Amino acid sequence: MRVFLSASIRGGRKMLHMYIKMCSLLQQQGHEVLSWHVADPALDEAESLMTEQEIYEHDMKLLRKSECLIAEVSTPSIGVGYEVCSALQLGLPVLCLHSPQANVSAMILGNSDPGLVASEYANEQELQKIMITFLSGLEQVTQVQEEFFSNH
Ligand SMILES: O=c1[nH]c(=O)n([C@H]2C[C@H](O)[C@@H](COP(=O)(O)O)O2)cc1CO
Repeated sequence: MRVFLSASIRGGRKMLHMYIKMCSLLQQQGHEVLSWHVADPALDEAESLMTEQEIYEHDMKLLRKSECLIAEVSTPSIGVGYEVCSALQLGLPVLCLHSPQANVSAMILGNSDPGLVASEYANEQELQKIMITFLSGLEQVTQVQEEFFSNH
């Protein structure tokens, strides 16, 4: 699937190690991570060559091409919150993941939008399991829809 990985940049990079793991787990499972740059340790150099408007437009273009959004929300980030909301408005399924210690916003944890799933992970294995379950559920829905449209 084409996945938009959303993760804090200016909100703080202390969970970067986790963004790198998420990106490589997704790629290992055969998914395309359109926003792989969020897990790039050298991101600052690349983004400093772009204007604020170019960054925004590039990201929104990637989001519109994506089939779902997976966000790491342990670190509060305006950009991640904006992308989660934009994805829901575009009708994309959203998975928000966070560590047990994280002080996650009620705008995520209290959100009853049917397109949004928020899960806590205790370790890398749990993180992997949650992402695989989420994505395989979406793949099954896509397959059923394709079969329906090819028969009608
Ligand atoms: O340089 C950037 N590049 C970029 O792609 N973003 C997008 C992707 C991230 O999922 C999200 C991070 O937002 P923030 O920088 O507010 O933490 O915004 C954000 C910035 C900087 O705000």
